[in-house]
Amino acid sequence: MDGRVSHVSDQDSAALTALGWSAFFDDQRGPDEAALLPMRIATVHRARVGAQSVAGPVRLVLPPPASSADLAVGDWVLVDADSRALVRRLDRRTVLRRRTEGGRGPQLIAANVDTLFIVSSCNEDLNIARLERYLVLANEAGTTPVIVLTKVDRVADAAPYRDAVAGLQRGLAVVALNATAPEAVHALAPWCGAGRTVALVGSSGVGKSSLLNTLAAKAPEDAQPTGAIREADAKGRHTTTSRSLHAIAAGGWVIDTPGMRTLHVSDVSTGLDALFAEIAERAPACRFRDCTHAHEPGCAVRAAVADGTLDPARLERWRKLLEENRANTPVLSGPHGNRTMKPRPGR
Ligand SMILES: Nc1nc2c(ncn2[C@@H]2O[C@H](COP(=O)(O)OP(=O)(O)OP(=O)(O)O)[C@@H](O)[C@H]2O)c(=O)[nH]1
Ligand SMILES: [Zn+2]
Repeated sequence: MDGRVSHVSDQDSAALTALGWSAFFDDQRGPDEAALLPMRIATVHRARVGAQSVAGPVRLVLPPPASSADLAVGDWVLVDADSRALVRRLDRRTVLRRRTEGGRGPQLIAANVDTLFIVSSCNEDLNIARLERYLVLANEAGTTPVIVLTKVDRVADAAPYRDAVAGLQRGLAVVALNATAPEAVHALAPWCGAGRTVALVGSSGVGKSSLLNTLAAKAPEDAQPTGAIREADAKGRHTTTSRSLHAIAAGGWVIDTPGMRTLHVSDVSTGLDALFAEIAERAPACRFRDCTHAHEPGCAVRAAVADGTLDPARLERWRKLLEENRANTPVLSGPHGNRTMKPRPGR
C-alpha cells in the first residue's frame, strides 16, 4: 500500500486490500493504534461477533461497553492481537440501514458496501414501486445500485422485464441472469473483484441465496440453503435468516441479507432526488420555490407532464415516497425542538 502501516508485511497489506481495506480506513488509525489489527466484521449475532482477519476467520471478544448492536456486517474494526478484544469500530464509507416496524431507530443492514445488487425475478412479482424503495436505500447509503433480474431461464423473453426497470434511474445498470448458473459470475464481474464489496437485497424467494452460492462457488455442503419456490403464488419461502460476509470466488465480498417484508423510507431526501432526477431538476423552474407540483400555477413539473415529457406515474410515486419520508423523518420544531412527527396510521 503506502507504507504507513510499517509493521504490517507486504503480504498482509495485500491481503487487507483484498478484504476491502483502503486509505479511507488507514487514515483513521492513530499513532497509538499501530499494534492493533484491522479486521472486517463477517457475522453479527447478539452475543457473538465474527470477523475476517488477514489470517482467516476470528471470533471477537466484546468487552463492555462494546456492543454488537453498534456493528454491521462489513464494518472495519481494530482488534487487540492477543486478547482478540474489539477496541473500536472505524468510520464507515457507506452504510445501508432501514427503519423497522415499530421504529426503535434504524436497523443496520451492512456497511462499507460498494454496490447494492437489487434482486428481483422475471415474473409477476416484479414490483416497480418496491424497486424504487430499494433504489432510494442504495442512493442514500452512497452505494451504486444495480438491478439484477433473476430467473431469465424461466421466461421466453426477458426484454419486457428489462424495459420495465431500465428507466427507473439515470445510469442504472440492469443485468438479467439465471442465478443458479455459473455464467452469472461473468455477468456480475464488473462490480466484483479484489477489494470490492457487494450486498444482495430483495424479496424472499427471488434468488439471493442462489446468487450467493454461485458467486462464492460454494460446494453443496457449504452452500446457503435455498428455498423451493411455491409455484402457485410465485412466492418463495423465507429461508435466509441472518446476514454474513462471504468471499467471492473470483475476488471481492458479498453480503447476503434476509428477505425484507417491509421497507419504509425515512431520512432519504438525497436518495429521492437521485432516483427522481427528472423531477428534482425541473423544480427550480417552478414559480414557487416550495412548489409541491400538485396545484400551483406556473409549475414546471406539471407542465412537463402536460407536454408528455414526464411520466405522470413517476410523479405520483415520487409524491407517495416523499410523503412517507416526511411522515417518518424526525423534524426540528421550534427553537429547542427535536420532536418526532407521529408516523401516520397504516397505509
Ligand atoms: N430457474 C431458476 N431458479 C432460480 C433462480 N434463482 C433462484 N431460483 C430458485 O428459486 C428458489 C428461491 O431461491 P433462493 O435463492 O432461496 O431465494 P432467496 O432470495 O435467497 O430467498 P430468501 O432466502 O427467502 O430471502 C430456489 O428454489 C432457487 O433454486 C434462477 O435464476 N433460475
Ligand atoms: Zn412545481
